[in-house]
Amino acid sequence: MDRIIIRGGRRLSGRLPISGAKNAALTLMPCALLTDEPLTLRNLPRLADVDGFGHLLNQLGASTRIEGTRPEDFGRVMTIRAGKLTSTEAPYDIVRKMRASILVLGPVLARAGEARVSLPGGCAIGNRPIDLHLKALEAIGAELEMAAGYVRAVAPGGRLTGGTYRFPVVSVGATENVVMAAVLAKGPTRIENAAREPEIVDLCRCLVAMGARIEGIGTGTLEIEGVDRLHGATYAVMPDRIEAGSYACAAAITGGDLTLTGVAADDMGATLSALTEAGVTVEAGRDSVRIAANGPLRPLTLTTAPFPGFATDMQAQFMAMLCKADGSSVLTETIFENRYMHVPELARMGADITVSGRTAVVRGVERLVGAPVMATDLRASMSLILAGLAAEGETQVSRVYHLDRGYERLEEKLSAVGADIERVGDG
Ligand SMILES: CC(=O)N[C@H]1[C@@H](OP(=O)(O)OP(=O)(O)OC[C@H]2O[C@@H](n3ccc(=O)[nH]c3=O)[C@H](O)[C@@H]2O)O[C@H](CO)[C@@H](O)[C@@H]1O
Ligand SMILES: C=C(OP(=O)(O)O)C(=O)O
Repeated sequence: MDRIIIRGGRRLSGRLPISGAKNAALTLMPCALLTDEPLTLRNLPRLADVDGFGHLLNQLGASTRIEGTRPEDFGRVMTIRAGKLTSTEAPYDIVRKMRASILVLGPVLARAGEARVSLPGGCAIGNRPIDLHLKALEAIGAELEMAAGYVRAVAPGGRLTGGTYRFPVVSVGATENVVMAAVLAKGPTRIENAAREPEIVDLCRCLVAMGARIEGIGTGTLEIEGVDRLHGATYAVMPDRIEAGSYACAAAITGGDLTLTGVAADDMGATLSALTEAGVTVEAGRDSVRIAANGPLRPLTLTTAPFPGFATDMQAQFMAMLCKADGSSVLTETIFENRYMHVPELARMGADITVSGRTAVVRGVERLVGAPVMATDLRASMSLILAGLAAEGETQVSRVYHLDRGYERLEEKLSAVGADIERVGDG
């Protein structure tokens, strides 16, 4: 199994390109299941999760073709064509490796009138139930049956009716699933308390480009007028605001100066405000953001929340960064119940963090020291990389397959701006 080795203490500087967003890619790819015409996605990041999703689409009968990208390019262009679905099932073996597989439920049901998807179960960061996906689909006419670890959904008469659903709590994935299902329903759908994450906006815009009728994009109330069919389209995946935020933390923790290119600063409001509050210079350009450290970092009080709040997917990276702040920070995680697994690993590198329930108090330390550490989930892994970049000596991060789910060629991007980082295999 690969490990990443970092010799810390280098100041990062230069330009660092940001890839297409994992979380947008994973909801744009299943849109291809809604039409028999091709959907071409540009700026698709090269990630294990994207490959896994392509494999799932293949199992359902869609073809996936990578076009005209050179090995040295970041991102690639993929054309997905689901001329006919040859299966309506997402099997356990795929779903257990990639939770986002649940996002085929809505589109397969809408297209084929039925779908059978393995229940994803929990994952390292929390229980992550799918009850809201199911309730929202029921509200627009699905009939559901649970058996043997699978959910089977049927649209009576072959087509969903549409309907109204108010989410009791905001769910990104459940909003995506019901939107993808509702665009082909017989009647109108109104979704209240919908997630407003930029990835939902990206999804809606792609669906509109495919012929869907959606009002209220970017707000908490989405109104969808079902159409009889969708057509193909070409669509560019939005920049990854979480990857960008992670590298922004890398600039801050190393006292560096990075210009992140190919980003949308408007989607990064809470992250950029938090960096500014920590004393970091943030200069947003048209499609770039410069992040420059200015002396000691100031401590912060941050609470995760749905967009436009501070993203849970940035919590671990900020925690690593705040280990080097001049004072005590308080982080509160409100979205996932078990998202502090990086804390004991950071402690092995000299961090001083106390967790009590949902709240972590991070007391800044003079120095972090390199150590062998283990990645436990995607963003936890990134927090260890960040700590390693700032630590004295060598840090070895194992289980890097977590990172490969969400960071395209991380070691290449970081070495290009001055980090001493390499990937080594065990063999
Ligand atoms: C592939 C993808 O886009 N993943 C993102 C997506 O995950 P995901 O879509 O799984 O996250 P949700 O927004 O659904 O989860 C938010 C909260 O709602 C709860 N919940 C969710 C669904 C449900 O049916 N029942 C329920 O109780 C969850 O356990 C969690 O406490 O949004 C999260 C929150 O921004 C991010 O951390 C993930 O990176
Ligand atoms: C939690 C995340 O992803 P997923 O929902 O795919 O597990 C993440 O991107 O931080």
